[in-house]
Amino acid sequence: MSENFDISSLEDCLVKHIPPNELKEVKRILYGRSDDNAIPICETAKKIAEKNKFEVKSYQFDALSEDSRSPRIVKIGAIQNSIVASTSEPISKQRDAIHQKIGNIIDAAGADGVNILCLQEAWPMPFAFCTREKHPWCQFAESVENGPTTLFLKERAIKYNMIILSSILERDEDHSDQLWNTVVVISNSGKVMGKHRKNHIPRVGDFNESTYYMEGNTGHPVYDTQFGKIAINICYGRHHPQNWMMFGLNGAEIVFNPSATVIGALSEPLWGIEARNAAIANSYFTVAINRVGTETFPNEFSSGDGKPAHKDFGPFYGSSYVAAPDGSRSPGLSRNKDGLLICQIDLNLCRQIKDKWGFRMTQRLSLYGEKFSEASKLDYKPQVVKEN
Ligand SMILES: NC(=O)NCCC(=O)O
Repeated sequence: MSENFDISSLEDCLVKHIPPNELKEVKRILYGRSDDNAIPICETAKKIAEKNKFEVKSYQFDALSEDSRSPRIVKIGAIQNSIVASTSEPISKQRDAIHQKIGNIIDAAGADGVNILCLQEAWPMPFAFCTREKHPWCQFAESVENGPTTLFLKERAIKYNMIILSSILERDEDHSDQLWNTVVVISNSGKVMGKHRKNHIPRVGDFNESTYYMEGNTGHPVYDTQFGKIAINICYGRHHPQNWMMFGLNGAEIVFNPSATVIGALSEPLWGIEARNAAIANSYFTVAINRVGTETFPNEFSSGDGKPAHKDFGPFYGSSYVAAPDGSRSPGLSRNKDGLLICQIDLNLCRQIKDKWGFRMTQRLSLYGEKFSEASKLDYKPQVVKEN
């Protein structure tokens, strides 16, 4: 495993090493635009960030002006963060400490006028699913409607007129106390507008999540909000193009991807590709958000992959970014620092790109629909041609 955290972000590395006269063209080829289109951040947000030691970056994505529609400008935000207290501390102490940290970052997002904010996967807790221990970690599970995390965020959603997408370990007390990996959609009115449960559960590396919860049963909901049609594809779902596609078919204009993923042999080389490709293939914006930091647990665990037993999960590599339907993307946040990424986008770009590329028109849904259902049957015969 080669982990070089001297590289705090890929973009910083490009800026450091590519001659300035070539940098614009390199960025155009790699990132779809020669200029990052950074936009100013308000002084209050900057001060909160400085005081609380997190990074804040803001970029703009424009669309063409139209005679028939006014621009649909929305500010979206993404937060990446490390945990705060030791994983040996009491549960409520660990959660309160994270709430406090995130409260400050939300204040910065609110000051800068963010309309829709998404937090990282399972944000109010350490990502303890690596351990396979039920105790004490199941105690982090919360009710969608009245859990401490939803109550904490409702206040802020109202205060800042902001939709907040909150990824939690859900305890469904109405249905046999089951656990789920769930994102709660808190409307800018402060009401819980709905929830989405993770559709694809990993069984890779230390991601032993299947010990705790099953594949989600909430389909592919799109929330028609004051600030656009939004959906959530939770972490490992980003490896499944059909999962992304279904949110597109249901009309999403922005799909958030709250994640928890680690460097080394696993996902970092995939990170910049998958959510960006989904934005291209489905003509919507995507927001990929990852945790940062290394989380250490009291007991050793192993994952049947031949690696010696260990106590830590990580490092999570941050690098949260936004990708647009035209394939361009923002720079990533840092790989190792807490951060707030803000992007001002014009949702009109979604339809403009559908008209330009025609991916919807050419996608052959009925052809694939038919074949998918055939391929899901036990007697499916793959269409393979061999030379006689
Ligand atoms: N949280 C989660 O699903 N992680 C799985 C690993 C990955 O998708 O990179």
